[in-house]
Amino acid sequence: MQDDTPNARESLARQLAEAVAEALRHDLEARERVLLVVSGGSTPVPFFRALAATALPWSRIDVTLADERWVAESADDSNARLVRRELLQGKAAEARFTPLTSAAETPEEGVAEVAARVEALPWPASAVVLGMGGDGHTASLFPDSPELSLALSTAEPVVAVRTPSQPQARITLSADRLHQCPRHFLHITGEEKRAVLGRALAGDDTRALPVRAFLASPLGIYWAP
Ligand SMILES: O=C1O[C@H](COP(=O)(O)O)[C@@H](O)[C@H](O)[C@H]1O
Repeated sequence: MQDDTPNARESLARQLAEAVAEALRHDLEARERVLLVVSGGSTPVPFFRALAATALPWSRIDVTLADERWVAESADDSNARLVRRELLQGKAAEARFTPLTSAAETPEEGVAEVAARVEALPWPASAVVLGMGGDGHTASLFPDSPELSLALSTAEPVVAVRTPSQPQARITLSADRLHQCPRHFLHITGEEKRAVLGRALAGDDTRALPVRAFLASPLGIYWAP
């Protein structure tokens, strides 16, 4: 039997790219610059490629991340590296990208500098594209993170995060900052994540499944097998 999974994921990525492009175009009619917040991980690659190929006035678009590992941009698991390699290509290279790391050794030392950089972006974002892990985390809002309560409640734009389940320290946009956007998109693939989302939709304990913090927002759910 033929496996249609790759096609379904490509098609999903194209639909999401068109919806995000539409949101950006809409806001560009009223604003000189607009902001797009994207996530890292493996899922967004086909979406990044589809969006990079979309006709947009990229020089008027700011791009930043929902979260980042506190690693050098040259590291394999740097979300910034992924965005530069997969999204900021062709005409999309004209977008202005704001990374979430600094030269500081730790996110705790670098958080103030990154916060100032993030504050300078043209909020509210036109679109926030979130991913989700199998543990229900989104951005770097992890269920086992000691900083989860802070990240869910603070008015600061970014929070340094250390999570027992994760090998690297991280930095994440706070829930408050991620909520500063009229359009959220959740991009997930596979049966495991569908089951996690089902559990999230069936309950309300945000600490157990932090993705719940965004289920009440206007949220476009983009899922494929
Ligand atoms: O750690 C992360 O994981 C999630 C999901 O990643 P995926 O590889 O399962 O697609 C992602 O949304 C987040 O930005 C990233 O830092």
